[in-house]
Amino acid sequence: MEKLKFLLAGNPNVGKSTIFNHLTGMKQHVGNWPGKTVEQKSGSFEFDNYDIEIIDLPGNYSLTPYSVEEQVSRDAIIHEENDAVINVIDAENIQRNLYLTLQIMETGANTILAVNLLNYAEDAGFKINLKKLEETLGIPIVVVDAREGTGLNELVRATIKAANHPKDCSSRLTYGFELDDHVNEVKGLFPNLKIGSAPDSWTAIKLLEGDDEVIDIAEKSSDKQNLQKVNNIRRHLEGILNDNVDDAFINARYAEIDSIMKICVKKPGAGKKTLTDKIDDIVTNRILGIPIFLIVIYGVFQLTYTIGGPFQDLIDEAFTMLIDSITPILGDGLASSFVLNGVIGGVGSILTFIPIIFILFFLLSLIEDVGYLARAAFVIDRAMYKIMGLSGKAFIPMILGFGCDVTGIMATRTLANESDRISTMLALPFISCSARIPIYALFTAVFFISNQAEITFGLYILGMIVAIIVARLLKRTAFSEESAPFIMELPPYRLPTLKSAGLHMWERGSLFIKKAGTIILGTSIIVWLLGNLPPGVEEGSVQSIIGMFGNIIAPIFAPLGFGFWQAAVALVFGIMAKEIVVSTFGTLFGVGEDGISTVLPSLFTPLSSLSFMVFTLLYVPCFACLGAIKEESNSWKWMGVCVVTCCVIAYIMAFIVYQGGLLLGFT
Ligand SMILES: Nc1nc2c(ncn2[C@@H]2O[C@H](COP(=O)(O)OP(=O)(O)OP(=O)(O)O)[C@@H](O)[C@H]2O)c(=O)[nH]1
Ligand SMILES: [Mg+2]
Repeated sequence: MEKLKFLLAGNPNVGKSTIFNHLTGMKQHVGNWPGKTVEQKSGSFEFDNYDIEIIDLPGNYSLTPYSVEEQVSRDAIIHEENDAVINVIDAENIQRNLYLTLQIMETGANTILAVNLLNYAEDAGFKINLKKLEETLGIPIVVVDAREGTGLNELVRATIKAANHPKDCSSRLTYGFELDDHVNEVKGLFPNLKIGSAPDSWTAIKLLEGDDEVIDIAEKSSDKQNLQKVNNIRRHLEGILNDNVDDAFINARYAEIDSIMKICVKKPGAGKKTLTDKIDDIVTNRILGIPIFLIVIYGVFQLTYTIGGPFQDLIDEAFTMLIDSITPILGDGLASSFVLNGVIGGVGSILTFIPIIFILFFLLSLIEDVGYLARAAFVIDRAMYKIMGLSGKAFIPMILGFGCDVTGIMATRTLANESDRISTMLALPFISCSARIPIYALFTAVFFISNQAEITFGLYILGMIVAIIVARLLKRTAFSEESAPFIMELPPYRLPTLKSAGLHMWERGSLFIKKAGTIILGTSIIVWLLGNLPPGVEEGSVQSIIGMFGNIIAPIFAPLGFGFWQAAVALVFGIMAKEIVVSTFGTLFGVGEDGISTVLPSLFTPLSSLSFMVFTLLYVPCFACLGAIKEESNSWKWMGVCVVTCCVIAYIMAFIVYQGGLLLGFT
């Protein structure tokens, strides 16, 4: 079978990953906001006797690398051998999308245009003459519906055909007489300079634009003395054009797009507001935006507990029945304690939260797919920029942190400047991820049953406020760089499908189950063992190893209201993964009727349980999160800073909650 390799490139949020998933049967994350894919992902499929490898690239607006993921796409297009580049565009935003199209063609890539979301464009009043567009650009065009998967066979067929007749798509482009002329002149100066698969004209444009990577390579080449000549040409051009050379190229591309638009596209009458515009007028309103966000998030928790509560009770009952039925079989010995407390206590205490976690994920996926999450990020970003001077898409990673802080940390790659990246990264651990849900769900069920949603909501908001303040302080103290300008594109609202929200729910929820079967099971067994050693000790008593260990640390927490060894141990093990705070209690106290929920009120008061929840929200994030910070910041220093700030802030906040509460007369 013949092998072929295709790249999928395009603006953010145009449906690349959706197409990739259809073709390869893989489950790349898709969602209705720009910047989901931050790394290239490869997959393969067979088609008509071809063995095709396809690479899903991060979305970007240009190939001038401003941020990490733009660099990834550019490197792939220039340096990765490929047979064709499929450029997916969103027909509704065709004008802006074509800017990248021109840049891709400029690299000489064998380009195919996949036009997605055409029906939305037509509904909005666009009339696109595809045949003319094909002629004007000189590249094959295929209309697809990424979500339904229609047109994909035609797309692959057309791409195979193009791959078998490769052509340099840059030859069609023109930048106007003046620029074209000087591009040719520069081309002549570097006959031996070859960068990836790019044609000489691309290299020449980049040299004139002053592109760092290309200039570096040119400096190492044999014709490096000619760089001085390039500088002269650039100065000459700047004199004539009265403009920066890179701006001149940008303007030339836009001018070309303008003329393409005139020939091929009829735009809807100006002033006509789309439904998306109308909804956005309210949802992103300067005054209403934040209250609406708060109501939506509050609604999500209220629904989560209302729908999830009864299911959780059912699972609880099932565990009680399971325990009741196997206790007589296992008898009273060590084996029975191992199964009941070590395994069922630990893992079971986590599994009872499955309904809550799944419903929360389902609801978050729904609001993400509709397009609301992007608005939420926009609204909060705007407020953050105004009040705190923080910005540049910083809140998108934070919103992602609701699912998992590690995902959020990865998403900081979309931030253009390093100081925004690091400060957002270090703020992320304060965002309440789904691993904290079992803690809130457990404690609110025991101590605040009629206010579960309110308390959970309060903790999420507290986490966000702390995150924003930390990011701001870091930026002010550790960095003095200005924030990148505020650019964020709002995707149109779309009707979500149950299938896609269900898939998301499963994608994230199954990770949770996997965690229960691996790290949580493992830690529970260790906790159980340590609770039964040295031999002969009363299980889970203060004389056991774990009890003695906990007792050493416990006094530190006394001022916070939970200075007993069980809490200390749960917090220490909880650094592995936050769910383990709960599973450790499960192992120590068991699940079912006489389990955790019955024991907790003898240890905590409502006030100290609140202080405990605040502490678990804010203290050291899990190992995976620390690892991600180390990896993404490429430094141990920032990981250390994260550990220290988390501990200090958690301690102070829990102290304020507990001592303040006592002063106010709460117990
Ligand atoms: N209705 C409709 N929605 C679509 C279609 N294609 C994609 N979407 C939705 O658009 C959103 C973005 O899709 P993705 O495939 O994640 O986009 P992407 O281009 O990979 O985005 P990045 O990875 O952020 O660059 C998702 O919510 C999709 O469900 C389509 O043909 N019709
Ligand atoms: Mg993607």
